[in-house]
This record gives sequence, C-alpha cells and structure tokens, in this order.
Amino acid sequence: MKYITFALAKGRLAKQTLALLEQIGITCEEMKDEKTRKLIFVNKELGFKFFLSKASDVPTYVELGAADIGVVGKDTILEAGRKLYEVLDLNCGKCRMCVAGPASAKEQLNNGSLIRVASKYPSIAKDYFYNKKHQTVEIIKLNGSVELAPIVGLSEVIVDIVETGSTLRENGLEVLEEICPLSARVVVNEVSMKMQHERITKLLKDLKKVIPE
Ligand SMILES: Nc1ncnc2c1ncn2[C@@H]1O[C@H](COP(=O)(O)OP(=O)(O)OP(=O)(O)O)[C@@H](O)[C@H]1O
Ligand SMILES: O=P(O)(O)OC[C@H]1O[C@H](OP(=O)(O)OP(=O)(O)O)[C@H](O)[C@@H]1O
Repeated sequence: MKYITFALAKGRLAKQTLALLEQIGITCEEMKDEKTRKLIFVNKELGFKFFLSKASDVPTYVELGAADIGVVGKDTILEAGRKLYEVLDLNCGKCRMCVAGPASAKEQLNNGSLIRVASKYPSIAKDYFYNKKHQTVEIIKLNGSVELAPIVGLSEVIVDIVETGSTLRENGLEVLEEICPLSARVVVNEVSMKMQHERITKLLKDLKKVIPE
C-alpha cells in the first residue's frame, strides 16, 4: 500500500489537528511525545506518514507533492498563493484577519492618504488594499509582534490575526476593518487527489463527521 503523507502545521493548530485525526482512528503515538526531536512519523499498519513543519511551509510541501495532505490556517494558504485543493474547513483555530491600528488612524485609512501597513502577511495586505479597496499603500513586511509597528511609528496600521482582541486592547489598538474570517483547512495535492482518490475521499468523509460545531 502506498503511504499517504500528512504535513501538519506545528504550533497552535497541531494539537487540535492531531485530536481530530485521532477521533477518526488515525493515530501516531510517537508524535504525541512533546520532547521528541524526530521529524517524521510512520504508522505502518494504517499506511500513513506524518510530519510537523512550520505552518508557512505546509502549502509548499503539499503543492510540490512531498505531502499528499496538509492541515494549515486559511491565512497561511492565502499568503502562500500555491496551487492546492482546499477541501475542508475544520472549524477550529478560528480567528479573523483584520486591519488594526489606533483609533486615530481611522481617518487616514479612509481619506486616501498614503499609509504604511505593517504585516506578517504582505500578500494578503496587498490583495486587500490594492484589489479590494483600490488604495495605494506602502507595505512593510514584519515577522512577528506586528502590533509594535503603529506604537513605535513604523506604520499607521497593521494587517494581522485577531482572535480574542487582547493583544490589540493591551496595546491601545483596535480593529479598524475586517478582511476575512480564518480557520484551519485541509489542503490536498492536485495529483494525489486523483491518484489516491478513494482513500483521500474516505478520509475527508470521516473527518467531516468529527468537525467541531
Ligand atoms: N490568536 C491567534 N494568533 C495567531 N494565529 C492563530 C490564532 N488563533 C488561531 N490561529 C491560527 O493558528 C496559526 C498560527 O499558529 P502559530 O501561531 O503556531 O504559528 P505562527 O505564529 O504562524 O508561527 P511562526 O511565527 O513560528 O511562523 C495561524 O495560521 C492561524 O490560522
Ligand atoms: O487577538 P489575540 O487573542 O490577542 O491574538 C492575536 C495575536 O496572536 C498572534 O500573535 P502570536 O502570539 O502568534 O505572536 P506573533 O505576533 O509574534 O506572531 C497574532 O499575530 C496577534 O498578535
């Protein structure tokens, strides 16, 4: 039997993803060991392989066929812009992609001034401002703690993930515009979808039954 390989995003989504897979009988005991430095895990009986990679690399592994299936946030899928089949919304890891900043940035955002937008997600930010709002902005790519940018004067606003809103609140910022809702998604390699159609379809059907409300 040919193995089906899963690329799972490590970090926030990993636990929930593994729990969902476990509910449909796809388990890998070794992988639960938080101390392990091993990178790839095999369940010979079931014919599955699993690896955890940086979330932003999951679409790369899946598009290029190193993994058949991936589980990753919609934000990462949008930012990567890779050719993949997005087949299932797992309804977990829910949050929103937003434009945020100090209340004082509201006017600048709407009066057509050339504003600076800091983000870990420059493609999403560009698509939103250029293609949806038809507004020219300067995009500044950052790698984390993006909320700092408007506080220290690097940008007027940010494009970032908001879940509870605590990070914004604690830093005197607020949601100014909502770009889109986000959640964890299952993505499938285009060739695998054809070559392993039966097994992958069965797996997706099983997963659908255990998706949280
Ligand atoms: N509050 C949140 N902040 C960030 N991501 C969240 C949040 N809630 C759910 N998510 C989802 O979890 C994923 C991020 O997981 P995690 O924070 O572990 O990775 P990351 O911050 O992108 O990793 P890294 O910064 O190391 O590249 C996001 O892609 C998003 O879909
Ligand atoms: O609305 P909240 O519940 O406060 O969650 C949102 C925050 O969490 C994420 O940051 P993360 O912890 O991943 O760190 P990072 O900023 O370094 O990416 C995100 O970038 C926001 O900063």
